[in-house]
Amino acid sequence: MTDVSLEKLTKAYPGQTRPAVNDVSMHIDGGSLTALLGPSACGKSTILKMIAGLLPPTSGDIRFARQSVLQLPPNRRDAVMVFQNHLLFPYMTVGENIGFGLKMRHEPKKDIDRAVGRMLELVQLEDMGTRKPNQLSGGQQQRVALARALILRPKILLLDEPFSNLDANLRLEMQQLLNSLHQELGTTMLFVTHDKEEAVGLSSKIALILNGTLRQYASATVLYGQPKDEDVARFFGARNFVPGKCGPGYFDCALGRFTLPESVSSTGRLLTFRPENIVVGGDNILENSFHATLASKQFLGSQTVLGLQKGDIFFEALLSPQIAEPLQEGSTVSVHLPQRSLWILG
Ligand SMILES: Nc1ncnc2c1ncn2[C@@H]1O[C@H](COP(=O)(O)OP(=O)(O)OP(=O)(O)O)[C@@H](O)[C@H]1O
Repeated sequence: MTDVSLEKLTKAYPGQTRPAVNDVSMHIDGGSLTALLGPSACGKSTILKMIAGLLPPTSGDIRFARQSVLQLPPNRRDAVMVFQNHLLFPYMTVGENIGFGLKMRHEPKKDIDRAVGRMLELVQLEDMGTRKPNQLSGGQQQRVALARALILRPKILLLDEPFSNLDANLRLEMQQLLNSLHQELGTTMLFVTHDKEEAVGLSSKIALILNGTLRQYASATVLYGQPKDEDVARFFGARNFVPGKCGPGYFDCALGRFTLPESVSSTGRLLTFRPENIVVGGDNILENSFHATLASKQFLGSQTVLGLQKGDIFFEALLSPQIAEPLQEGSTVSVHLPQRSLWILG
């Protein structure tokens, strides 16, 4: 299991006014499944291509097990990339596609056959080794692409939006398959996605890239509950931001005075709390509670969004439809912000 480090990695394409990737440093633990998450054109694919050796960085370093790989060509890095367009060889069978890399390494035929058989089993295509790629569905072709990459036992498997062409059900199935392949083989994996649910569901750690810079690198729980700044918070769906002032252990703002959890810094000027953590309609004798007007109510199927107003401050809460149902638009409701749900931004 190989750990991979990016050290101040920067890529400026010719003619660009600012680098596509700017000073990115992160350590990927050996055997982990990590997500590079960010919106379109933020530099995710550029990072993968630099790790694979397909693009030279403008500056910075890439290390596999603490050794720089910058001087190694792609075929000597043992970093294999899987793209969303799986690019299988159309004239070869599924089995030949999967075994292709080992054949290029001149491994004995019987070893290749055994490894191909094992990979077919792992990606659940046991009966399809003799078919041609055009006799497979999109999801099955993507399984072949994964098997073809993993058979090489790469030091790191790089996945560039591998499932974005698949429909929602198939996508979920492929995510589960990737998870089980990861558990079975223990390969270090880095996958690019713009879908935060996919990143949260699959990876142990997420690197959020915005405009070419690494904004926060942490577990999903930390990114949701303790975002580093407002941009990170917004990317992860935070909607409520209330300006104010911190004192020792509390925050004063137009909604009132709120006692902060001990772990929260008392220095920032923006209070945030996630819509799904707000308690609306309780009996309001708890600390960190106040009254607000229920300005709007929108049923979204599995959740209801409440728009709440106190003075000039508007904020949103997400409730289960059953709990939201008796609350009347225009009425005054009690609101409780549980202490552990409060977070202060700089
Ligand atoms: N070969 C290139 N020459 C010049 N600019 C490029 C080149 N490849 C990418 N870019 C630019 O670099 C920026 C980052 O591109 P990149 O493909 O890394 O983003 P991304 O986050 O992977 O995007 P997406 O999710 O849309 O694939 C974009 O502005 C893109 O236009």
